[in-house]
Amino acid sequence: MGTPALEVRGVRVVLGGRLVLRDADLVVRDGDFLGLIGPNGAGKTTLLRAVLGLVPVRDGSVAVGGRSSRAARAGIGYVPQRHEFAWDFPISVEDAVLSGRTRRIGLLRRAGVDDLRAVRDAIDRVRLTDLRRRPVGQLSGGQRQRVLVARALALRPRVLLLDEPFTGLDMPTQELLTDLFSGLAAEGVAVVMTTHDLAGALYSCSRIALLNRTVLATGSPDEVRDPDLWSRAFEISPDSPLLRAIGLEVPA
Ligand SMILES: Nc1ncnc2c1ncn2[C@@H]1O[C@H](COP(=O)(O)OP(=O)(O)OP(=O)(O)O)[C@@H](O)[C@H]1O
Repeated sequence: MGTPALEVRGVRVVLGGRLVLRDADLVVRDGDFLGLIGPNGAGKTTLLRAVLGLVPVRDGSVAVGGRSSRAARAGIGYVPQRHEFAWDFPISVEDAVLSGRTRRIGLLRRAGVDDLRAVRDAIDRVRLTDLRRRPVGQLSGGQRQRVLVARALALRPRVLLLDEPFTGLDMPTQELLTDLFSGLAAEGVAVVMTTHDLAGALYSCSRIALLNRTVLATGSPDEVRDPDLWSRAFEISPDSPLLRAIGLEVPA
């Protein structure tokens, strides 16, 4: 089946003396749109950060296109949670998006024609063309989220990691981004998205991984529709109305 876009094997992460991830396995292929789901504190962000090489991996391995994260880093787009970006920094949308290509351009080189084209394409794809010269500090939450997505897309990544991209967004913006992520997957990008929008993930993602300190299950939305599995992942009762609300019923 070829080398996976992303392969996480037996990963163990300890932070501040606490075991945050253990024996985590995840395989993501080109063209997958994978929803990474689990309760608060399950280790979703930590898993993305382990893929990026931003937290130390104690045991196990992470490979991106068969290479180490460090070697593959220029091909990994990362959209952090919105609050992690310095929005009061006085730069325009265009400059914020261009900063996503620093890894490709290098700190001391000037942006070239390819870089500027990649920035323009990324801004067009998130429909921010009319706002491209606006200082980022003057944008709404939804517009800021689109800047972060464009900033990751400016790298033309093979793997796109999205950390809760829908938090606080209205329906039209969620729809725009969902269509964009599905479109990128259709073009062959491996998209991994953490989300608390469980129904949305079951509807839009081609694959789901349930995580709570370890990856409990991975499969198509139909393959992971077992309420017992979700009750274990979220530590709630299998007949919880919350599970019924997203269409996961205990068989009568
Ligand atoms: N730098 C750190 N030092 C110590 N513990 C940390 C650190 N970063 C995260 N943790 C802990 O690791 C666990 C997993 O955190 P993480 O942010 O990965 O969870 P999450 O699944 O993304 O949660 P949420 O849905 O709330 O965003 C949490 O218990 C958190 O407190």
